Amino acid sequence: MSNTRAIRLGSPEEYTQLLDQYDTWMFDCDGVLWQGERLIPGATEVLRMLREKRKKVIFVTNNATKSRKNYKVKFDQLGVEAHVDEIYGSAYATAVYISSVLKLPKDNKVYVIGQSGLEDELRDEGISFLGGTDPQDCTTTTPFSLSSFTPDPSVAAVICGLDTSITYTKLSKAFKYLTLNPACHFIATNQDSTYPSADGLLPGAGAISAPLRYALGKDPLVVGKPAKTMLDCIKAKVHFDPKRTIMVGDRLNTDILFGQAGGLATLLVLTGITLESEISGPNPSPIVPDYITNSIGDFLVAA
Ligand SMILES: O=C(O)[C@H](O)[C@H](O)COP(=O)(O)O
Ligand SMILES: [Mg+2]
Repeated sequence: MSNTRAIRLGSPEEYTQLLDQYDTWMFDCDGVLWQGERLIPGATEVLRMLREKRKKVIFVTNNATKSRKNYKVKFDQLGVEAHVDEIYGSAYATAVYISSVLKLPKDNKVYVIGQSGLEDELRDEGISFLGGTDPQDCTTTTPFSLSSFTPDPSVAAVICGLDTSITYTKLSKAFKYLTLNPACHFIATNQDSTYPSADGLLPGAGAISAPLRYALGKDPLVVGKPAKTMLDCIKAKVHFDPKRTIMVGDRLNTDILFGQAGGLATLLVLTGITLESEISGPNPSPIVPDYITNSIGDFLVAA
């Protein structure tokens, strides 16, 4: 159920009231906890406060460049307490979707547009793959030649995630797999249009799959937020009461829609993608969170 008006948090009492009202706190990562490698001020202290108040903390990111284990390393390097079974990324959710929902036969392979974190999650789920970080697919020195490309007949799905080494070769191989075999699954880890790096916006995973969507004239199945697949992955491992759970995110059309679809409360922060003008400008978004605050650090007033 979408709201007509969001509550803009401001007084210490309002922050304290939210802390009392919700037992499980689901956090998006990019644009909420950090921008690239730069932590959002106060994020570490607020997470520590939530744990001291015995709240459940879960991290839910559409960023498919890292595996759960990679994210654990990032959290450790940034000095933020986190445990692997609290971390849910779209790379993990995509691997689980392929193995447990699609139930792709183990002798099938997937062709990957994506980075090592996605490969690691596929490997952990026992899924064979081609492409990804394979140097011959990441090179731009030798132009792609269809005559010298022999498609692997066991490829039954193409997965597309954020890939900072995207090449025409990868797009061409993915295109061939998806056109040669009409039954080949077209799957996107997520569709975020942009990525909030420490130094500004960059094209996101949605901008990586866009050339394929345009060339094929069809959209992929999207695993990441706002799809319920991510919440299903969390439910499979963590017990929580949706009525006492809040989703904290920076993007309206992924994080807030994800929370609303899951029956969770939603809190939008303005340290990532969403701009103030999208909420209170002349043409505000129809997606309205329950609560808004500038930054997750604002909760320190309730410490
Ligand atoms: O794919 C992308 O564009 C980025 O990974 C995007 O920033 C998603 O990360 P999240 O905000 O869900 O952590
Ligand atoms: Mg985000």
